[in-house]
Amino acid sequence: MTDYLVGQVQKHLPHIPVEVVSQGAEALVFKTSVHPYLPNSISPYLDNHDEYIIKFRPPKPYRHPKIDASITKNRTVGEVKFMSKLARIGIRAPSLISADFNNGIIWMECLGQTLPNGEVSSFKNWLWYLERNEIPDKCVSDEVRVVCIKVGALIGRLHLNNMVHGDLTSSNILLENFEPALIDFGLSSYSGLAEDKAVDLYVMERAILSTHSVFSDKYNAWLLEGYEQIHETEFGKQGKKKHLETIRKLEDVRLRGRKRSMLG
Ligand SMILES: Nc1ncnc2c1ncn2[C@@H]1O[C@H](COP(=O)(O)OP(=O)(O)OP(=O)(O)O)[C@@H](O)[C@H]1O
Repeated sequence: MTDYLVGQVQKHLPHIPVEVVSQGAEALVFKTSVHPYLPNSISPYLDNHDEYIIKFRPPKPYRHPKIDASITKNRTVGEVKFMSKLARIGIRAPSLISADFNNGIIWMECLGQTLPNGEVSSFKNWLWYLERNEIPDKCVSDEVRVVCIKVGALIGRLHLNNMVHGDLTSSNILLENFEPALIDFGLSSYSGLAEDKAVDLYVMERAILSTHSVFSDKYNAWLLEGYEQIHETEFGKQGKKKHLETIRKLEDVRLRGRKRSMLG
């Protein structure tokens, strides 16, 4: 299978050594040591300056080829535009290096570090590392609280810019020296509606509940604390109002979610 996946991306990127990082529902993610433009492949501008990520949306055989090509192109363009906007407004996310829209390829900065257990430092893996190594005290420590608050603030900053992630989970947040960064913008969009922001928060809340069930109450409360803080510190009274609107909507969305799960 791995050879097949590598073969798929190498049709478009011959002679580029790649290593599979993840095979998601929509895309394949590879790591490479090659930069598309720099002759020695060392980027002086990036912290992780000799490793890069290639995200590739392979053709989906179950879709009509024309529709498939159009979906792939739209999602790739959408993701690239979103990443560029994030860079402009200073929200931490991978820097864009290069893109091939027609073939669904994005070449970007490689974020994250390696945890002591060898996993990449996503928010999920980090919490799992603490939870699974039976360091329960650590799971509800100040260190975790501070990171959760930072993650909440990052989401808040995104929403204050009328941007909605669309797939907020603890694996779509990478930590670098305990500073969070967002990844995976395939479902992201622009919206100033409190409803859309509330759905984003609800997705995150549910993801935390299902992935980190033991401490989810604490994590979610801290995430919302950071979310509230950033509204007030960055936008004062106006921010407070926006925050209240979104949280009211979140209560509606939760209620709808509960009704739906009761009805099956
Ligand atoms: N810029 C990056 N730096 C480091 N790792 C990354 C980067 N982008 C993606 N990854 C790794 O690849 C994984 C999958 O990436 P991404 O979520 O963008 O793809 P996806 O196909 O949409 O995944 P899924 O369908 O599982 O949501 C991430 O969880 C992360 O481990």
